[in-house]
Formats: sequence, C-alpha cells, structure tokens
Amino acid sequence: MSAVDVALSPFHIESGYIHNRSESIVIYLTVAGSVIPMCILESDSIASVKLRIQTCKGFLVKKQKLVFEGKELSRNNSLVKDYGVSSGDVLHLILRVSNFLVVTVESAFRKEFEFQVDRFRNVGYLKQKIAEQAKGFAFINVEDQEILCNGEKLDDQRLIDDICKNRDAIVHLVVQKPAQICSKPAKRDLEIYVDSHVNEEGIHKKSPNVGFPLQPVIINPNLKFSPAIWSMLASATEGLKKWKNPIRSSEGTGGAYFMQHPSGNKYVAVFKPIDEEPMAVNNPRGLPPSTDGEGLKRGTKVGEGALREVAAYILDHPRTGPRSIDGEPETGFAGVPPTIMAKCLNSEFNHPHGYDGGPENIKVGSLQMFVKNYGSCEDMGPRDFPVEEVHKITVFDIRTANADRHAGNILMSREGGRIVLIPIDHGYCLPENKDIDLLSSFGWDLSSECALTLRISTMLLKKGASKGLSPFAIGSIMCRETLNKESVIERMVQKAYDSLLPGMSEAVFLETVSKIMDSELDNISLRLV
Ligand SMILES: Nc1ncnc2c1ncn2[C@@H]1O[C@H](COP(=O)(O)OP(=O)(O)OP(=O)(O)O)[C@@H](O)[C@H]1O
Repeated sequence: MSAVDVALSPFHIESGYIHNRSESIVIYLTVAGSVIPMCILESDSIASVKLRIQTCKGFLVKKQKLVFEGKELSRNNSLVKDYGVSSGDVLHLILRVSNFLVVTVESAFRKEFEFQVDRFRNVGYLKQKIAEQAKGFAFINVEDQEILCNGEKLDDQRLIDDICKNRDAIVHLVVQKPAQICSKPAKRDLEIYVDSHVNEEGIHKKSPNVGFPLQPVIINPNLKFSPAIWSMLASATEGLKKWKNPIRSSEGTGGAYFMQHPSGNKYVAVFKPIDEEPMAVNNPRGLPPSTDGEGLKRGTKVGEGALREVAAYILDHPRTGPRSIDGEPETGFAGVPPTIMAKCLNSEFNHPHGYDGGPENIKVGSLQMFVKNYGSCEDMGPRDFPVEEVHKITVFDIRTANADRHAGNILMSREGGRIVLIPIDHGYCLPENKDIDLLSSFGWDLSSECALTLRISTMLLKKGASKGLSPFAIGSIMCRETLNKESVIERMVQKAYDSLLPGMSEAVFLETVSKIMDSELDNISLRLV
C-alpha cells in the first residue's frame, strides 16, 4: 500500500486508547491533499502522536514533520498542549520521502545487481545506468536496450516515477544483440524489479522550458567567484540550455530543485527559491503562508532562508582564516558546500499563478553546489562517523546558532575510503533571539541582531572550549530543555540586558555578557567535574 492510499482513510479511534475522555481532542491532519481526523490526548507527547501516525498510516516517525500555525512541532518530548494545540485544530504533516528508488536487475534465475536511481529520472537514464552497472559481467549498449512494461515499450522520455507510482513495478529489459564482452554467460532477457517506496508528490509536470540563463546575483562587484563556483554556474546554465530541466526534490519542506549537468547524467547544484521557502507564498508543500512573517523556526523570517544559506558558506571560514573576496579557498572548516545567490527562470519551478516566462516568473534563491553523497546520516548509525567530522559540524552549528541541525541535514560522502560528513540546509542559522530583539530599542536593526547572535555564540564556543567543556555540554547551554524553559544562554543574555543602562554601547553589552558567561561556565565546569 502506498503513502497516498493510506493517507485517504481516516484514523480509527482504537478502543482502549482514550483513557481519559475529558482530555481527548480531535485534530485534523492534512497530508498529500487529504484531511484526516485523529483523536489524541492533550497530554500526548509529540513523539507519541508521531508514533500513532506511524502505526496507523505507515509513515516512519523519522520521516514526519508536524507543523501547527506556522511552527514546527520539533520537540518530541513536549506535549501537544505545550504547543497550544486544541480540539478542531489543523496540523500539517510533511513527509520526507527519499528521491531514490532501488532498482534490482534479475535474470530468469537469480538476482544480478542492484543500484539506486532518482525517481524523477527517465527511462533513457535508466538504460544508461544499466549499461554502466552491467559492465562487470556483460556488455549492454544503451541503444541495444528496450524496456517494456505490461508488454508496452517504454519511451526514453517516460519518468521512472510514472512507471512505479504508488507500487512496486516489474519491467522487462530486452537486449537486442547478444552480449559482446562478458565474464559470465550473456543474458538476452533481464527482468528488472523496481522497488518503489512511498511517494506523496504529484505528477511531475512536463512543460516547455523557456530558456533563461541562470545568473548569479552580484551585490558586491569586487567579489570574485572561485573557479568551482563558475564551473557550477556554467554546467547548470548549459544543462538548462539543453533542456535538462530542474528536478524538484521530494525531500524537504520548501522547494529545492536539482539543477542538471548538460549530459543529464548528474546533478550540479541545488536551487532553493526564496518564494518557495516553508511558509512563503509559493511554497509547493501546501504549508500556509506565514501570517506574521516569522518562519518555521522561532527567530527566523520567511524569505531569508536563501540569504542564511549563503551566509553559512561565507561564515564557514577555511582553516587559513576568512575567505578572501577572490573566493579562494572554497572549502571551509566545516565543509559547507559553496553557495551563492542566483536568479533563474524556468517553468518547472512552482508557479501557482501561471507561467508565461515573463519577469514575474523569475525566481531568486540560493544556489548550492551538489555534493555526491551516499544518503544522509539518518540512514546510518553514528558509530562509524569520525569524531573530527562530528566536531567540525558542532563547532559550525554553535557559532552560527543553527536552529535546524538533524541527521537528515548531514550528507555522507567518502574521501579515500574515509567517511566525510557534509552539512547542508542552513536556512535557519543565525536566528534573531527574542531577548536580543528587545535590544532594537537601543538602535540595533535586523542585521546587527544577527551579528550579535553570531558574536555571542562564537564567544560561548571559545570560552566553553577553553574551559574544557565538550561539544555536547556547550550545545546543551544553547538548547531549551523544554519548550517554555529558557536555555542557559538565553538567561545569560537576559541578565546582561537587565543590567544595561540606557545609551550603553554594544561593546559594553558584550563585555557584560562575557563576564556573566565566565562565571556561569565556571559553575557548569565545576558541576561536571
Ligand atoms: N548541496 C547538496 N548536495 C546534495 N544534495 C543536496 C544538497 N542540498 C540539499 N540536497 C538534497 O536535497 C534535499 C532537500 O534539501 P533541503 O533538506 O536542504 O531542503 P529544505 O526544504 O530546506 O529541507 P528541510 O525541510 O529539512 O528544512 C535534501 O534532503 C538533500 O537530499
């Protein structure tokens, strides 16, 4: 049964589940265009609600994101009532679904090989992958392959997602010529079993691509891009010219598009348009637009995600120090992939009000280099992760007060057999702290508030490390234990703010934070000994 099938039937209220009827409430889950009533208790934790969704609907807990009134219910230990959810409320369920399908190639007698393929690729691409994968035991040219489904020959342009939508699919591969080079007996007919995972996405739109060169948004004309960034831009532009359209990722809460290499064989970049961010007007996941401008996470603003993505790359200093304006070296300490601001015009982006190729259809967003990976850290236990790889990301997250780090936002790659972790998705770094927000009365505007967050986070990282605190201990200082209990860092900042006299400068404020932090960290170190 597919995700879409299960989403259509309402939840049954199991006998025995509702112990205290006075506390029970009915909420409505919206998922993949359907609305599902669900009976829960106000005292249920978010974790248990997600577990019930998994039990009743089959969506894995780790693939679920629940959103209520524009805020993600991200704290699994918090209760439904902590988030102010009450009877009759509507919760949005966002599912993170893998883009990849497992393709198994079998001969009449046994399994031959297995590989992964993106569900939004076409049959022509599947043939290329088969030719590549089959090299070890037989030589199968792309042009000699015919792929059939239910006796019908499949056109090269047909999307793989179309073939196995909502179900596993078995297609037949017929190789026209006998294999020419083979280490094992040649196979004339191979059966391909395509294992389809759930898919909540709609049908991939095929519409004409009005050519428009992808362009970097240049704010400082003195800034030079590194050769790697130019090459990413050139490949993605060439790909668009060759009608290799952007492909929307089935993962994530916003619109994220894979920009293709001109060969159509690989991705070169990920483009995230500003107007498709979570809670933005053209969000393709059906999340309602923000009513107060605040994003999915506290302290972030809708439409600033792309800027934060670019900021994350710039702030990820190389080991030698801050990157110079000529863009070199391109890799920073934590390995955030090179990211720039860009604009692009393409019909494949989400245009709910229509597409005519006019200037109003141009999208501005972050363009990040695509990193070849073997999935995210969600797909693997942490035991094999090198400690320094974990620490480099911890250091980056503490400095930028990143509000959205989870295993799904760290990709896994390999360099010479060693696991390398790549941090992605930095749309929620440098949040404005609500308490620091109060400081705007002293004349600090948005950008200086973000800068202040960065300064205080960096101060905490430096002082914490010099006092021998572990990354976990430092990270805990920045996290709230419960939804409504301020974190230790929030309390320190509040204390400094309370002791400020009108008219005092930012330098004096930071000096006060520094003193408070020293004494708090000494206490924490003593408690940990
Ligand atoms: N630089 C990259 N290289 C390779 N794949 C990437 C890269 N950036 C993003 N992706 C892929 O695209 C998917 C969607 O991106 P991402 O998670 O950043 O989107 P989002 O809408 O901001 O997500 P979220 O809901 O987690 O905030 C990711 O799951 C990942 O598989």
